[in-house]
Parts: sequence; C-alpha cells; structure tokens
Amino acid sequence: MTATRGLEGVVATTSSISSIIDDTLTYVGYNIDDLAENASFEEVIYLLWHLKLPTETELNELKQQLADNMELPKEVVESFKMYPITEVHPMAALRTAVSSLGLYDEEADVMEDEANYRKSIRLQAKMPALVAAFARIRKGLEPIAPRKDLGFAANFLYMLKGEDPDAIAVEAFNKALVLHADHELNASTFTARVCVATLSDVYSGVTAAIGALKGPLHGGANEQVMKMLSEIGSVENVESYIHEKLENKEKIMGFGHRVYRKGDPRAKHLKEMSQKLTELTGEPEYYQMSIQIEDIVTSEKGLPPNVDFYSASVYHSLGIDHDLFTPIFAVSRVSGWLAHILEQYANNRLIRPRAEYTGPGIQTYVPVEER
Ligand SMILES: CC(=O)SCCNC(=O)CCNC(=O)[C@H](O)C(C)(C)COP(=O)(O)OP(=O)(O)OC[C@H]1O[C@@H](n2cnc3c(N)ncnc32)[C@H](O)[C@@H]1OP(=O)(O)O
Ligand SMILES: O=C([O-])CC(=O)C(=O)O
Repeated sequence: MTATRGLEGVVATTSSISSIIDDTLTYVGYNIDDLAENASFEEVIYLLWHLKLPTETELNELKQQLADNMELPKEVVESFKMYPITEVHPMAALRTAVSSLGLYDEEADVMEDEANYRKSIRLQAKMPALVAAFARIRKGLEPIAPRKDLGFAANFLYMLKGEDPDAIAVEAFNKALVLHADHELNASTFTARVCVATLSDVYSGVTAAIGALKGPLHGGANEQVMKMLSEIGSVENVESYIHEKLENKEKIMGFGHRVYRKGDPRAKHLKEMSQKLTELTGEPEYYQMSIQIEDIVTSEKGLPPNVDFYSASVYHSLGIDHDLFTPIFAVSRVSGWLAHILEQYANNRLIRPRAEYTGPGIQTYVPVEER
C-alpha cells in the first residue's frame, strides 16, 4: 500500500454534476463561461440539483420555494447574540449556525429523497440570511427580513445592507455566485460526501463542508488575498512585497491550483468584474495592484490566479466586509455541496480509504510504573 500525498490524481468517485477537463469547467456539460454570462444563480441551483436547466415554470417554482424558506428560526438568530460575536470569525459562526439549523428542522434525520430535497431548499435559502444576520448583529444592528419580491443575489445584498441594491451590484454578485457554485471534488465537497456516506444527515454534511472551506488553502484564500492587497497598499509596493514573499518561500494567496495547469477559467470573469467595479467605486488601485501581482507570480512562478484572487477586489468593491468573503463563498458553494450530497445518497457506499502505516513496528506494552 503506497499513499498518494494529498490524494493528488486519485479518482475517488463518479459524478454527473461538474467536470474539469483540460482546464475547462462545466456544470452538467454547460461551459462555465456560458453560465457566467447568461444564467441566474437560481437556474444554476436547479441545474446542479436536477442535472438539467429548468423550464420557466420550474424556475419560478424554485424561486418561490427559496423565497418561502429564507426566514431564519428565531432561536438561531437569538443564539447569534450569545456568541462572542465581535471576536469570532464569521466562518466559525456560520459553521455553528448551520449545525444549529438542524436542531430546528423536524425532518433533519428523515432520510427519504423528498425530505432531503426539502432540506436542501431550506438550507440553500437560509444561508444568505444567516450570513447577513450575523454581519448585522455584530454591528449592533437588527437583522433584516428577506423580501419575497427579490431574487437570491439581490435579497442577500438587501439583507446585508438594508437598502435596495443597484442593478450593477446585483448582476456582479449573481455572476460571482454562479462562478463559485460547484467545482468537482474540491476539498469541501469531498468532505461533505465523506460525511454523508456514513448516512449522516444533510446538516452534518454541510457543517463539515463549511469547516473544510474555511481553511486558507481553500475558500479562506479570498480573505487572505484582500489582507495582502490591504498590506501592499499601493501599486509602487507590489514588486518588493511579492518578491520578499517569494524569497521567503511563502505562498501568494489566490494563486496555484491542484487541478488547473494553464489557468482557472473562472478567474477571467472575476478579473473583468474587478476592473469594472473598482473603477466605479473610485478605487482602481485594487485592480491595478492585482494585475501587477498576477504579472509577477505568473512570470516568475508559472502560477496563474485562481477563483479566489480577483473575487477579493470584487467583493471589496461591493462594500462587503473582508471577513465575510469566505462565508459568501459558502452561500454559493452550498448549492454544489447539496447536489453532491443528494448524488451520494442516491448511489451510496461508505467512503473509507486506507492509510500507509509509517509508525514503529510491533512493540511490547510496558506498565506505566516501569516506563
Ligand atoms: C477555491 C480554492 O480552493 S482555489 C485555491 C485557494 N488557495 C490558495 O489560493 C492558496 C495558495 N495556493 C496554494 O496553497 C496551492 O497552490 C493549492 C493549495 C491551491 C494547491 O496546492 P497543491 O496542488 O498541493 O500544490 P503545492 O502546495 O504542493 O505546491 C506545489 C509547488 O508550488 C508552489 N506553490 C503552489 N502554490 C503557490 C502559491 N500560491 N504561491 C507560491 N508558491 C506556490 C509550492 O510552494 C510548491 O513548491 P515546491 O514544489 O517548490 O515546494
Ligand atoms: O477545486 C479545488 O480544489 C478548489 C477550487 O477551486 C474550488 O473549490 O472552487
């Protein structure tokens, strides 16, 4: 038995949801470029869960179901107020809150297909409300109830800020949601599948996935990118900052990928959005710093930017707090996690690989007083 470090190149399951072949990303066969330009996030949710694009009637039904399920149980909102809310990271709060949503769902442990689908709707619908409620409560503000007349992207921005979002912000946020929705067997999705393959429940699967997404080598990288941009501060400082990091063998957040070699196809969309939005908000330096970082890291390390790199300046331009960047990733990626959870249940087998043992050989137990 020989271990493959980080399971690189190991094919661990079959899946019909998304694929990465020759650096091209598709959801159910639809190219991400096409979806990013044309699809609403609700359409993508439907696509991932049903493996086909919805008709207008099916889409309207899903939108209605999401709108009907956005409101949070009051116990969950109240429990936010008991967290050390100004100190905890929002991803830790989200992980705990999603777990606690399961406590207030009477169907949490009902394993029938229809019940699992209903739970998926509830969880998808409540994720933006959780993030927005947390963000407001920690600022001493009251959470804002979702509005049934708004779509998914607009509702999140509305609940976060308490005002009608403008069309440009809604369009940009919708595109970011589409781009982040699914990504084959990334670490958090694999985590979700491993968890539910024990026939554990949907809430456990998503809670586990949030824990995996939180790390800076995965979803947590987008917040770290923003931290880097803030530390650099101006275009003049980029070269010395990046060179120092590279000389110290430190990673540049938002670059590199386990699967993509030539580049992450999502990054160009976020790059375009970053240019447009930073100009609109009068902070073009965030885009200018970013393209200079990309120049250096690509030419000197051969590493292209991944989805997390330009999403940082995009979310910053949308006026979103920097530590909410990864929770926002989760608001989108939960659609993919749920698709994979439903797919895992549909054709389940326990996921239990082996470890190559590298510890000592057989030893004889020595009683504690003789050691
Ligand atoms: C949504 C997402 O999860 S996208 C990924 C988000 N994560 C990041 O942006 C964090 C920064 N990037 C990384 O840490 C990595 O590129 C990962 C985690 C994405 C992929 O990791 P792996 O496939 O395991 O590659 P690994 O970490 O082994 O790197 C291979 C080599 O490239 C280097 N490298 C990889 N990424 C970077 C980086 N961002 N900056 C500098 N060097 C890097 C490594 O130091 C290593 O060099 P070495 O062979 O000289 O030791
Ligand atoms: O696929 C991965 O390893 C990470 C990634 O880009 C994602 O989850 O979107």
